[in-house]
Amino acid sequence: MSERFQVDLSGMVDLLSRHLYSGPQVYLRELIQNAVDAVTARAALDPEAPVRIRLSTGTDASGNSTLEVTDTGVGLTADEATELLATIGRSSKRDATLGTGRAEFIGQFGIGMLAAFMVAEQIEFTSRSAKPGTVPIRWQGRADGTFDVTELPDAGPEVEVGTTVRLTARRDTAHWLANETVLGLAREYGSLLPFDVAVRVPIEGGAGSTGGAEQTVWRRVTEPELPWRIEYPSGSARSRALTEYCERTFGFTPLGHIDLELPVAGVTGVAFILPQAVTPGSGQHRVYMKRMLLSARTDRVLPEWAFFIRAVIDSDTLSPTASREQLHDDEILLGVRDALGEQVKRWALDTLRTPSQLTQQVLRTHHLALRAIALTDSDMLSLVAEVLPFETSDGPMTLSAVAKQGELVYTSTTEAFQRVAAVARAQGLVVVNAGYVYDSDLLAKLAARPGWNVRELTSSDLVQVLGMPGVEREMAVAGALSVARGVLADEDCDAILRAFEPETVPAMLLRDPEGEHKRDLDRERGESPDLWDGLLDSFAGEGQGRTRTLVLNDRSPVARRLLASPGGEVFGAGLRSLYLSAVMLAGEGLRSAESAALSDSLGVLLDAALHAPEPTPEPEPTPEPDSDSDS
Ligand SMILES: Nc1ncnc2c1ncn2[C@@H]1O[C@H](COP(=O)(O)OP(=O)(O)OP(=O)(O)O)[C@@H](O)[C@H]1O
Repeated sequence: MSERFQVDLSGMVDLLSRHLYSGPQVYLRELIQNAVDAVTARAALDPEAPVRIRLSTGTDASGNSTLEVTDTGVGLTADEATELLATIGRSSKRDATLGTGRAEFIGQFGIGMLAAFMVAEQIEFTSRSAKPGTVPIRWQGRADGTFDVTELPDAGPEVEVGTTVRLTARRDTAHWLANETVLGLAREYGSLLPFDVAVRVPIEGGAGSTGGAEQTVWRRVTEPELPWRIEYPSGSARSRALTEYCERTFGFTPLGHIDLELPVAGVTGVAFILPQAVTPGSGQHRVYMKRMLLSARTDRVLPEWAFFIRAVIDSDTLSPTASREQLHDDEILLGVRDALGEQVKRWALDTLRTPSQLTQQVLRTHHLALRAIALTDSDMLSLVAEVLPFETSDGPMTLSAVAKQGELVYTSTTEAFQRVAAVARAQGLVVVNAGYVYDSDLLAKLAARPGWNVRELTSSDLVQVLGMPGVEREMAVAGALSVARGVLADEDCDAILRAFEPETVPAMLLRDPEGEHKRDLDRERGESPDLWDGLLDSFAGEGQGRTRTLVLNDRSPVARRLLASPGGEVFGAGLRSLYLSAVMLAGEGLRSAESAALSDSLGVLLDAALHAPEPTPEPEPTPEPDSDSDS
């Protein structure tokens, strides 16, 4: 004889509460959901039947907290109660042929009732089935896995068609059945349900507080229409109402909203634009399934780049996972995500080309998100190039505006930009800072477009625009420069002289991206010579020039003074100090050996200054009317 599997109820409940659901709070969602499905099933039989769901908290004779959820749904017969309530995995809501949930119901798995045992010691159903000629029943299930079904042939008309589910809490879970908790959870999960759902709440300052019987009222927790579907007399009235809805729901005042609508997939919703920039990957959207909250924080309904909006979506086609807290990553979800992403892009393309306060705010706050979208979308790339201001050595400019002037030259790091910006500006060279996330990739995409002349800045670009010192001056400093090259050889750095503005910059460090790669390899080799020997050599190439160039500024008095006295310890220390300050100015940190070298150099300079013979005070010069001390 074959035997039936036994189920250990407490083990199942433990499994659900620890591994399936995010926490015991979902018990209320499951109860409301069952009530909603029951009234839906009854409405299909009798469209005139009342549609009402009521939640009422209280205490039983032993002082245990209780919650009653009463619905005017189809109810249950004794046989149905035995079959459906006491059989885990059995549901009345599945399509017999397809084996999937039926479109009109939210439930489908036949495990939801178990969630109630996360907070209740005992669950009692009192029900009168809508089927004519049936007797009301009482079903009592206990956490120890036992249950009874009793017929109530003497029940009067007070037991109407429908069901009352009564939960009795354990001592340690009483707080889950507290009135404010139930009200809060009912609102959180059920506020968009198209049914009359109400919670009995005490009247503030009512008789309860003065010792008499507590006065209560039914507080409706549902809104009759989806907030984005309500008709308003004007667009601005609708915007105001949606802003208020966003403030209530998400707690922020949005910059604007984007309507989302996919009739084929039964998806509607609205996305709110965040007032502050957020980090990528933090997309958190509110998803409703048949108007019941599925998750307040899912990132799956919109593409990853949509992190600058928070959406509220209601769908009747997406499938939930068994926890009913996440979406199944199936083909439908994939299609919905792409189509909704497309709608957000359309909105951006239609809105952000027109100058307005909203455009300005969105560009300022969410440029990172727009860059992210532009990476995968050619229209968005055009939009970004047209409207997004980039940092350039000539102030903020759009990429299109820079490109109009001819070639678009950029640095791929902000450090490189900082290094050259002041000098490039002074020489009239426009350089774009493409150091922010996504920028280099965006520029590489633009470079591939016909008509766009885009390339990364090289050292020679700058060297070419810097003024050459005259031939005579070059001859005069040739010796000093050669000594300087000797000093900087260890740093793999060349030294040249140019005349450029501003004169307050005595020296500038230029890096060749190619050469820099070699330098990094050299560094690694220095740190782990054995491991890398040979291998790195093969990458490093041969016979290249220096990877960096220290450009001394002939307009700077400091640089001129240094070049005037080449050789000796002080020259070496002075040059090294200029080199290391240029490294720091370039936004690079100093390695420990470099910090030590800087400190040594400063020591040499100090010694030289302190031990230098006191200059003999010269007699005050008689001021001459037109004297120029620099000439
Ligand atoms: N308030 C109610 N009125 C009528 N029948 C109910 C009620 N609550 C539960 N039932 C019956 O008990 C069955 C089991 O409920 P349960 O919540 O465990 O699963 P489900 O709702 O079918 O699926 P899911 O696990 O997806 O929620 C339901 O299919 C339904 O037939």
